[in-house]
Amino acid sequence: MFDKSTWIKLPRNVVVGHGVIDELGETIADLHLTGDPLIITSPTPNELAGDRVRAQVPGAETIIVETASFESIERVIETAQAEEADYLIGLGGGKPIDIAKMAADEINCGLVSVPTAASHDGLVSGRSSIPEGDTRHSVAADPPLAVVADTEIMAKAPWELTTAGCADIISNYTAVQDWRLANRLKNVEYSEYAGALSEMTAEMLVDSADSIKPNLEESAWIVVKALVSSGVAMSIAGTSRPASGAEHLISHQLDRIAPNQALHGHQVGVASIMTEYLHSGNDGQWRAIRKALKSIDAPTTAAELEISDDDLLEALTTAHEIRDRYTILGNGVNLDAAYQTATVTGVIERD
Ligand SMILES: NC(=O)C1=CN([C@@H]2O[C@H](COP(=O)(O)OP(=O)(O)OC[C@H]3O[C@@H](n4cnc5c(N)ncnc54)[C@H](OP(=O)(O)O)[C@@H]3O)[C@@H](O)[C@H]2O)C=CC1
Ligand SMILES: O=C(CO)COP(=O)(O)O
Ligand SMILES: [Zn+2]
Repeated sequence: MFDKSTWIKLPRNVVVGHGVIDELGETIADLHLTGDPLIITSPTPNELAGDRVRAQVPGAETIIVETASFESIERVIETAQAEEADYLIGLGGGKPIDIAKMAADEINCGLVSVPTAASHDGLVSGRSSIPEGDTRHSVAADPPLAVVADTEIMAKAPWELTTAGCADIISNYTAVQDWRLANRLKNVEYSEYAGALSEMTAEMLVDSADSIKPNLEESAWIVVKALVSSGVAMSIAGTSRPASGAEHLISHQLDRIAPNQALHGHQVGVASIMTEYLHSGNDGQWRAIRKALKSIDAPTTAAELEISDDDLLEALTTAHEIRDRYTILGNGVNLDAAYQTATVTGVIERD
C-alpha cells in the first residue's frame, strides 16, 4: 500500500519591489486578515520603517526585541498586546522575523513578514533558528502568510547585509552535499526537488554576481528572489537541510564562541569554503566557492570576519556537537585536521 504523505506550507502572497511596503495594508486585506495586528521588530528596522508599517495598520502595537532567544519569544507571547493580537507583523532582519514566526505559532495566529534587509533566507521559510544554551534549534513554525519585501528599503541597507544574504545562498552548495551525505550514511530523508531547487538558487545567484553591486536596487531584487527560493526549498523539504549543513553548524558555534562579531551570512560563507574542502579535498570546488564569495564582496577569511584564528578553530572542531545533524563534520574534526583545512583554504594564515 502507498503510505507516503506530505504537507507543504508556503506563503500565499510574496510581494517584492520598489516601495511595496506601502502596499502592506492591501496585502493584509487580500489575506482577509482582520482585527488588531502586533508588530514585532528590532531597534534599527523600527527606526527605519516602523512608521511606514504603522501607517498601513493604524492602531497597531509594537514590541521591540533585541535577541533571538526562547526568552524573547516568551516575553513577547506573555504581553497583553500579544494576547489581544489577531495577527503579527515581523519587521526587520532574521532575528525579529524568527521571533515573530515562533510567537505567531505559539499564539496560533498568522504572520506577515516585512524584511528590511536581504541578509538571510528565513524571510519566507517555515523554520526559526533559535539558540539555547549549548545548542541551536531549527524549529518548525508556519511560514509567513505573506512576505512584503521592499527592495528600496533593502537597497538602502548597509551593503554588507546584502552580501551576507548572498553568502547564505552560496552556502546552499555545501548544505545540499551534507544533506545527500546524511541520506547515504544515515538514511536521512532527502528531497530531490528541494535539493535541486536549493542548488539551482545558488547557481543562479552566482551567475548573476556581476549585477550584484552596492546602491543598485536591482541587486536587492536579485538577492531577495534567491532568498525566497531558498526559503521555499526549506518549506518543500520540511527541514532547513537544503540551506543549512555543516557550514551553518560552524556559524552557530561561532555565535556562541564570538557573539555578535560577524553576520550570520558571512560566517556561513567562510565556513562553506572549509566544508567544501572537507567534502572534496584540494581538487574540489572550494576555490569556486571562495571566488563566488569574493565576487560579491563577502568575507573569505577569519580576519575579515574579525574572528580570531583560535575561535575559528574551536568552532570548526566543536561544531558537530551543537545539533544532532549528520554532516561532513561526522563525529568531529580534530585540531590538526581543522588547522590544515583552515590554512589550505586560506581562511587562516599558517603560523
Ligand atoms: N529561520 C530561518 O530559516 C533562518 C534564520 N536565520 C537567522 O536569521 C539571523 C540572521 O539574520 P540577520 O538579518 O543577519 O540578523 P539580524 O536580524 O540581527 O540583522 C542584522 C543586523 O542588521 C540590522 N538591520 C536590519 N535591517 C537593517 C536596515 N534596513 N538597515 C540597517 N541595519 C539593518 C539589524 O539591526 P538590529 O540590531 O536593530 O536588529 C542587525 O544589527 C540569524 O539568527 C539566523 O540564524 C537565517 C537564515 C534562515
Ligand atoms: O540559517 C538557516 C538557513 O540559511 C537555517 O538555520 P538553521 O541552521 O538553524 O536551521
Ligand atoms: Zn543561514
